[in-house]
Amino acid sequence: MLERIKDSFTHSIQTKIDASEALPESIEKAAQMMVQCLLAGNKILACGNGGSAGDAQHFSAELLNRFEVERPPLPAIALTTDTSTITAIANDYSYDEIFSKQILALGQSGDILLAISTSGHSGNVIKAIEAALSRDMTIVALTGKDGGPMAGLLSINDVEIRVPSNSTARIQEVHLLAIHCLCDNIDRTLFPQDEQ
Ligand SMILES: O=C(CO)[C@@H](O)[C@H](O)[C@H](O)[C@H](O)COP(=O)(O)O
Ligand SMILES: [Zn+2]
Repeated sequence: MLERIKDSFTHSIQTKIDASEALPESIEKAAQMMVQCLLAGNKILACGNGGSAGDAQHFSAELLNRFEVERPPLPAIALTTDTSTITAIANDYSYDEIFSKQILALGQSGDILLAISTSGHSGNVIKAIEAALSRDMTIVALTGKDGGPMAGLLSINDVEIRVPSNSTARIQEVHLLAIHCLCDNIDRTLFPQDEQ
């Protein structure tokens, strides 16, 4: 078991090294999109399943509260937290619609959807992207593996941050790092500090 634990650390570190080569441009583009969105008075909605639901909430908490610098609250909503809404939609319609119906209600032109899926195959995240595009929103997609059907829904206006790995756990570990990079870029752009 000790060897397995050490292997997990080694694989996680290697995936982050690979990602440090592959992802900075797409993370920077996503951060710039988010900055423009927030400057225009728009908001960021976030969704995902399982560990990625936690990531969606982690992101919205950093924006609504703060990341590393003192600054005003920024508008973000995780679509994963309202169990009454989620159970009603899943019960009356389908699990695939738990995010899309919230987006059709809350999403406005200029808002961003942070869509998180390690496989790119989650039906409810795919429907969320379709709903967001129908509301004239743009998409920041955190994916992995081959990007799945999610990748095919995106246009030049959107950005995919695809972790170069086939392991769900390793992809999630890089997704969290990418989320912290996005928060750091947003803070440093909107609220420049004397000492960086
Ligand atoms: O955290 C983990 C696995 O590490 C799980 O909860 C995982 O997020 C769930 O199986 C998700 O349903 C996987 O969905 P996705 O990443 O393929 O969209
Ligand atoms: Zn996990």
